[in-house]
Amino acid sequence: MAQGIRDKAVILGMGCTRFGERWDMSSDMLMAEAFGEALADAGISRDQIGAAWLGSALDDVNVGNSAIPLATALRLPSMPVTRVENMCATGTEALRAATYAVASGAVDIALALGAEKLKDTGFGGLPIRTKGSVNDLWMPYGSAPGTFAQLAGAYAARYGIDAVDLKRAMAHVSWKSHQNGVHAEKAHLRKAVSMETILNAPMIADPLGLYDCSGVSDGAAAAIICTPEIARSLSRDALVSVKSVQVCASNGWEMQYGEWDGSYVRNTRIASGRAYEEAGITAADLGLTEVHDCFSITELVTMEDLGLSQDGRAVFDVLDGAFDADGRVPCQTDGGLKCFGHPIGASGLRMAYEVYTQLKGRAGVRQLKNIDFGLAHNLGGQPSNSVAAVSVLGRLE
Ligand SMILES: CC(=O)CC(=O)SCCNC(=O)CCNC(=O)[C@H](O)C(C)(C)COP(=O)(O)OP(=O)(O)OC[C@H]1O[C@@H](n2cnc3c(N)ncnc32)[C@H](O)[C@@H]1OP(=O)(O)O
Repeated sequence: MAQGIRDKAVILGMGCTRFGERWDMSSDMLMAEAFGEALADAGISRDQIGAAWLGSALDDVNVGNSAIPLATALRLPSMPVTRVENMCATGTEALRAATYAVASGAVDIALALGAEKLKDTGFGGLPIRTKGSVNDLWMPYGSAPGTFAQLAGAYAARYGIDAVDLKRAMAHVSWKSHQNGVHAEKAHLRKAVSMETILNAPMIADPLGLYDCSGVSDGAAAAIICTPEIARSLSRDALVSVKSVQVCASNGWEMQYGEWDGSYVRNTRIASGRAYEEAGITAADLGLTEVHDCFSITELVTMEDLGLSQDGRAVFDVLDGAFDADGRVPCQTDGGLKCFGHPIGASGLRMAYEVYTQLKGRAGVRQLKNIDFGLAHNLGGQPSNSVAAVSVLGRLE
């Protein structure tokens, strides 16, 4: 019977680049920037790393196929290096692979690194990719804002939410993240934005306006994972352990148009339930979350999918400030995808970086008090055809 990975792997060090329009930096240079910080934080030499995973989603505009560019850019000693890709959940897939390698006993110290240069695509949003045997059938012309706008419509219809209330709640989600992002020195969009500006912004895909959308950025983030024994022998301060990592992907169920009404993301519900069980906690134990706010409506619905709001109540919890920096369970203390943008391969590890930073007590003016567990939620695809990755980090006792 599966034992799970709780406390079998510890994060020894993490690094994160400044996210933004990094025209002056190649993917290799971004990888080196994130890795350098992680290595210094871990206090080890690169020769001690036994295996590495690179998360990169768009091979044609970034590092190409394989993870050989990672080994080359970082001058890693001869070792297995592997590229992973799982749409927008790619960063967490790299973390999962490194964690599993250490938890299994196969490797003592492993590297997970995610990098993406989205600005180099030349597109305003994501380049549309419709490869695969069935994707061409159901999403040939869908855009990311368009498919998540449908989540808003379905959610409002299911719970009878007034359009004005929903728009105000979505605006609050983005307002809160921009407030937090001001204090995140590595974020791309670091300006506070008023509710009035958010509510009156140009429409991108009704009801999602400009400020309901995450930005488009370049960036990289990295984690060095090791066994608890090695971490205890090396670390000088509180150790942050991986309590769980769970991934759940669509199998066509949503698209059968039978049971699913489009108002929630089923994979987030399944992955988070399994993540809580593996970590031995409930949603009530969480001190913060970093969720996949590709759009404001995604964050709002995710509060219900993670069990932090009752079904149909997230609009009211958001408006009551439950997920603000001083709320019940702060969400996106660093500003989230809203302020960092979403360089796909990097995002999952960037979320983990903020949770790690908070658990280490290093978040400066953003620092939360008395947190034992934090959650990162990384969502790929679209609500009808998605992959959800949920990880729980906490202190190693
Ligand atoms: C696919 C999966 O697997 C799951 C997912 O995660 S789906 C999510 C994927 N990501 C997206 O779809 C990205 C969504 N966002 C966008 O496409 C773009 O931000 C957008 C279309 C909303 C705007 O793009 P644009 O019009 O080309 O903006 P751009 O010309 O780059 O910038 C103009 C200004 O707006 C600002 N801006 C751009 N996007 C912004 C945003 N989302 N929020 C706030 N400000 C933004 C820029 O900083 C810039 O400001 P200044 O003039 O002061 O410098």
